[in-house]
Amino acid sequence: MTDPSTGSARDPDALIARAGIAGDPNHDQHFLVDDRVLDRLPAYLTAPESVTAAATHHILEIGAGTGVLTDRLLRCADHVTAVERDPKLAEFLREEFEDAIAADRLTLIEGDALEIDIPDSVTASVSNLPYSVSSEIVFRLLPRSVPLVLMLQREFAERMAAEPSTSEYGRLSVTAGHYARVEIVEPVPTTAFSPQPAVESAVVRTTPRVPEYEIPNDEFFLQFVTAVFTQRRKTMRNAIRNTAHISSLDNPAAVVTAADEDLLRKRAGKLSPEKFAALARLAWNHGEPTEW
Ligand SMILES: C[S@@+](CC[C@H](N)C(=O)[O-])C[C@H]1O[C@@H](n2cnc3c(N)ncnc32)[C@H](O)[C@@H]1O
Repeated sequence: MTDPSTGSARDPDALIARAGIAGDPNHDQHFLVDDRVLDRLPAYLTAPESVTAAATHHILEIGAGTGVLTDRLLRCADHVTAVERDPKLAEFLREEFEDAIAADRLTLIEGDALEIDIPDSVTASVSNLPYSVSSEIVFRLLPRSVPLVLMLQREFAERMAAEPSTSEYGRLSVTAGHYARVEIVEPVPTTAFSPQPAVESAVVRTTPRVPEYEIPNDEFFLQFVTAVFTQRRKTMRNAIRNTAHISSLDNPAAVVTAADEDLLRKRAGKLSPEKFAALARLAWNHGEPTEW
């Protein structure tokens, strides 16, 4: 077993062979086998704008697989929390990283990333995500305001980083853009994985930002943005009028009366995350201006 802080990083193919698990695409198991991509992932976090001032650098990895990325993260973080749902992989990780677990440098959580409690002390996440639950995981991570480096399906990454007035711009771009600056830092070919996925991938880096307008409630904001984008061909005036099914928005007419006329004439796809946040505040406050 290699000391996680010294020596060369574990070899991807050797880890797969030791685990004896080839990877099942039906369970989002596409293991990274390209050393150069693996080495770059933690390095993207250390770009100046992503540096954290926290005393303990605690990286969360979702979907640890055979531990090939976990190994690299242990070399640059004080602590790593790795989450893996597959019991066989979790068992392998417990054996492979026995020393790091005993030294209290690695916490292994066997469970579903959508259900586990994410520790408050986490300062960043670097993950090669299970693509079938990317949006749920991204929506869980973004409100935590920590830097993220995530391997994602390329089309998803493009939607996340999209600007207003483009065809990719939607609820994912608005919510991501509210919490963070989003950059695609690297497209990744299918050959970087084993087994190879059917889709192209890309690495996204998010850098938390202080939003111009605070939102009242993360869940409400997501519901509001989703409800408006399901009617993206309508003007905001008509889309908001139709959002009565959002339980917390009981008086859409009051929002329409109070909102800026310029915003109401536009369609959702033209509005920046800031404008969405301003509207969500009004909606939360039943059309009354907010003091926060
Ligand atoms: C794309 S693989 C990445 C594996 C490894 N980090 C790598 O880069 O080679 C995603 C991993 O997430 C695990 N996984 C799938 N769904 C999950 C979930 N809901 N919660 C936690 N892990 C999950 C899969 O078993 C798989 O090991």
